[in-house]
Formats: sequence, structure tokens, C-alpha cells
Amino acid sequence: MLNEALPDASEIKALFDRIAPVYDQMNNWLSLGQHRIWKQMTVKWSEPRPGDRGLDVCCGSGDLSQLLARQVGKKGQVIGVDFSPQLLAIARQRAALTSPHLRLEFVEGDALKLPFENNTFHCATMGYGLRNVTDIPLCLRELHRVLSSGAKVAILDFHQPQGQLMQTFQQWYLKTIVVSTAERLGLTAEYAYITPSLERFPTGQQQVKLGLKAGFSHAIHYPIAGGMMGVLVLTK
Ligand SMILES: C/C(=C\Cc1cc(O)c2ccccc2c1O)CCC[C@H](C)CCC[C@H](C)CCCC(C)C
Ligand SMILES: C[S@@+](CC[C@H](N)C(=O)[O-])C[C@H]1O[C@@H](n2cnc3c(N)ncnc32)[C@H](O)[C@@H]1O
Repeated sequence: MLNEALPDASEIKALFDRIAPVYDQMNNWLSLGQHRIWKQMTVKWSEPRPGDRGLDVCCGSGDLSQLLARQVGKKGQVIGVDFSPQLLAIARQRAALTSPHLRLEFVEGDALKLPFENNTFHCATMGYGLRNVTDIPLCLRELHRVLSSGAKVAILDFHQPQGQLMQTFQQWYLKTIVVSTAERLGLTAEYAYITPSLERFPTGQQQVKLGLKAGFSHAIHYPIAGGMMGVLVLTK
């Protein structure tokens, strides 16, 4: 059972292994397909160029990895890293079907100890991962370490909207639509975890400060979807 206060890494890994079979479908249904748009915006903000080496951290089923791979093209290369074997298996299956012509690979690894040399990547993305790691400052330092000078990482995640009305809508949607849908799949606790994880997630401006503290030279945060989502863009 998830520890309501602060699930540890093994609990988070187990959670995503459990939801892996329904993860993509649930995201499509529950966001009415909008998550694809949020992810396309995220990739654009990472400023990938043809031939780049790209990294997608906490890649899950590989949505962002695939989008990034299409941007760096056949001369580029993208690596997706995640610690959920079940989601990585889905990422590999999907990539083999939809992007066999692209240099896209998936490795099992920890975002808090990335298995890559310093200054390796020209661009990076991270989608709905920062809120799920157990040490946000360490994760940002790792991202800084593996990026080359001038490279950007775009980090997409849930956010608590500023406005009371949007906050009330988001809380209602998560409780009434998301969790009740998950309930039918026997995944109530897994999806109910989103709300407490959101409540303790730093605000966009707090994330900017954390990014600068991690050593990035520039940091900017873009609220999207009425403030229910947001993208932090950090430049090394
Ligand atoms: C792709 C999305 C969420 C990924 C995701 C992140 C997590 O941390 C999880 C933790 C536990 C279980 C599942 C996840 C998870 O799937 C975003 C879209 C899917 C969301 C579940 C739907 C959230 C919708 C917004 C709150 C409101 C959308 C309004 C609608 C467009 C009218
Ligand atoms: C909500 S999913 C996001 C997946 C994908 N980026 C997307 O946008 O759909 C969060 C992912 O982060 C991974 N994750 C969480 N903590 C991690 C860590 N410390 N190291 C590697 N992966 C981690 C989980 O296994 C899961 O696949």
C-alpha cells in the first residue's frame, strides 16, 4: 500500500509497474487526448536539432522519447531512461512498431543516478517525472551534469493552478473523474496518489529557483492548460 505521506522509490516503481498495462489509454481518456499537445509543446521547448543526442528522463511508455526522436531525425539519437521495467517494455514495443527507422533506445536506470557521462546530451525532456522522484534537487543536478553546455531540458508536470476556480476544477476532476475511473480498474490507490504528490510539488517559481540552484544558467516556467500543467525550461 502506498504510504500517503511520502512513497519511497520502490513503492513508486511498483506503482508504475502496476499501472503500465493501462497507462497510455488512461492518459488519453482522462486528458481527452490533450496530453499529446502538452508533450509536443515540451519537446519544442527543449529545442532539439537534427543530429542531436537527446535524453528523455522518466520516459515511461516513451511518448516524449518518440517525439524527441522524430525531431533529431535519423542522424540523431534518443535514449529514454526509466526504472519501471513494465513501462520500458511497452516503450520498446511501441517504438519498434512506430519508429523502427529512428535511433531510439530505452535503458533501465535511476533519474537520481543517471547512467551517462557528463556533458553527453544536446537536449532533454522529462514528462511527469520530476513530481515522482524522491529527491528533486538531486534529479536537477543529474540533469545538469549529463547535458552539454547550452543544452536545454524541458520538464512537464502537473501543477496546482493559481486561481481558486481552476484549483477547484482540478481537484474535482482528479477526485471524481480520474480516481473513479481508476476504481473500475482496481487502481484507486495508484491514481489517488496524484493529488498528494501534486500538493507537495514546488510551484513554477520555486522550480525556477531550484533549477538555478542546481547550476543551470537560465530557468523559465510556462504554465499551460489553465495552470493545471506547467513546463520548466532549464538551460545549462
Ligand atoms: C499524461 C498525464 C499524466 C501522467 C501521470 C502522471 C502521474 O504522476 C501519475 C501517477 C499515478 C498514476 C497515473 C499517473 C499519470 O497518468 C496527464 C493526463 C492524464 C491525467 C491523469 C489527467 C489529468 C487531467 C487534468 C487534471 C485535467 C484535464 C482537463 C481535461 C483536459 C478537460
Ligand atoms: C507518470 S510517468 C511519466 C512517463 C512519461 N514521461 C510520460 O510523459 O508519460 C512517471 C515515470 O517516472 C518513472 N520514475 C519515477 N521515479 C524514477 C526514478 N527515480 N528513476 C527513473 N524513473 C523514475 C516511473 O517509473 C514512471 O515511468
